[in-house]
Amino acid sequence: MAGGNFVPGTGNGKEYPGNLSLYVTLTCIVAAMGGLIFGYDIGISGGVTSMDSFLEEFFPSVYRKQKADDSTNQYCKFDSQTLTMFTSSLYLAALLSSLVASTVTRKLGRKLSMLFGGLLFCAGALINGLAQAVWMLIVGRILLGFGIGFANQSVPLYLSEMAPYKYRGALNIGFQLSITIGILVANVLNYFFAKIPGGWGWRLSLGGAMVPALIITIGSLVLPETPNSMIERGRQDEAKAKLKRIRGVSNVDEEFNDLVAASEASRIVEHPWRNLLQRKYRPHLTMAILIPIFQQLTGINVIMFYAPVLFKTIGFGSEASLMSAVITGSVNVVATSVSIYGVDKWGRRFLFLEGGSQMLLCQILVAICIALKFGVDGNPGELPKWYAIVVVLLICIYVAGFAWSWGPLGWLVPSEIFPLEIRSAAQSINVSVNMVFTFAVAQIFLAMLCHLKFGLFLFFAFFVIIMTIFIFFFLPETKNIPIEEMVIVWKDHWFWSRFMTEVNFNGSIEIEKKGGDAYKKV
Ligand SMILES: OC[C@H]1O[C@](O)(CO)[C@@H](O)[C@@H]1O
Repeated sequence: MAGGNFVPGTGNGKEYPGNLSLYVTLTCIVAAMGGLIFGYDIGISGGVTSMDSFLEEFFPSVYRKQKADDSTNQYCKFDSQTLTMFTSSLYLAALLSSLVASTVTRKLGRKLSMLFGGLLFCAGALINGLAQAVWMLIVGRILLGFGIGFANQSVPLYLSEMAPYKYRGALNIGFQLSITIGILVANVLNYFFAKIPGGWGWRLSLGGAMVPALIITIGSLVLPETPNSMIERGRQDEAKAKLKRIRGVSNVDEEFNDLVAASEASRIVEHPWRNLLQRKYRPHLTMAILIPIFQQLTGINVIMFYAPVLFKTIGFGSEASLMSAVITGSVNVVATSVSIYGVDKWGRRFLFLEGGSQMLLCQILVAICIALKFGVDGNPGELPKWYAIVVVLLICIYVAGFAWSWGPLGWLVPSEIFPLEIRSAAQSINVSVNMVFTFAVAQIFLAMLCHLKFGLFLFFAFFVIIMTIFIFFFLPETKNIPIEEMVIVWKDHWFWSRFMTEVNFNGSIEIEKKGGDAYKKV
């Protein structure tokens, strides 16, 4: 995510020696556990909020409404601001802590940020597992959110810095893959824990988050610090020795010198935020804001957070609802792996456009299915089995479309288009905007389901149309383009070329016009 070049096989035109050694592979697997805690959390909350015993204990009014006669409006059974606050409070906390974490990560190192992430997450999981009242749930989730903010800030950075440049693209998507695995594990656990007699299974679901949290906590203690971070903090000799160990070769001079140069270059940038406002960074700023907004406006988290609630709403029983979430979770993992395979072969634009069209079609069909069955008053009568199967199938195809497009590319594309001088600032914007919109979708979903009814799916479908058109016209292909040469894609672009300015060695600024026009001095 943050920092570094993520395009496998391209790098900066240089061929740094080094392999995907066992050492680096194991290191990255442990570090990727940071994604697991994020995913576990995304996956666990929906299942828990559909468990009767949990609702009865903490949200009795929602529980009563849900148990009421079938003739009441199905769309509004779960509409409760407190219930959504339970899910979404975490993302506000994550947003705040990711801002703090960026300083910790830079000044004190990636390991320490991961350690904080693991410890905070552990504490949150413990409080949630033992919760006796709603406030304990919310406090627990805020702690989990703080933990996720730290982990999401440091882990992707760590991965990209440890990985040999040829494998950065794949490893970057590895982070998203571990998020999806976390979601799936949570869905599977919910399925089994919900069956525990006595109705205390939700405690295991929520407390179970301690397991991935302990792994990343212990992991952060044994993991090596990245050479980049050591250089950043003036530990040059140690950094060089570490780089040799990580790459498994002794000839690391070229890469080491480049790391030192990159660190120097980023140190002299005094105002990364102000830099970002320069005209020549308009495309980058646009992408840093729009890509995470669009990723969340696909509506994916409606499925990820609330799949069991949603399936229950459309008439599934509790067990079938949790099982369906397991199915969508599996599709998510498999389809994310497809993008690891295809991203550098088929390109980003192809995946975005194909995934977008696939999502759009499914959203329209799901809206039609639900509209036909529930109408506007939300009263389904009997739901035939084949009907439910069709809906689940459509949702799976939608999830697959997301998982090989906006899911991983929402992180990968921003990370590969930012030049070093704006990278940290642009990346913070990307992460924060993602969290804000994750929060917004989580917070308003149940109210939207209640008011927009089947139109909820059309609401997100509308944004999928907008984002697909946006990609078609405004996102240049970045496949196999070294980051240092990325400026070419903007200069060649029909729209963005007009923003491309260059600073000459003598300090004057030129604006290059497309179509061979003469340079115009300003
Ligand atoms: O796999 C789905 C998950 O991926 C994310 O978009 C993060 O990239 C989450 O917001 C979502 O829950």
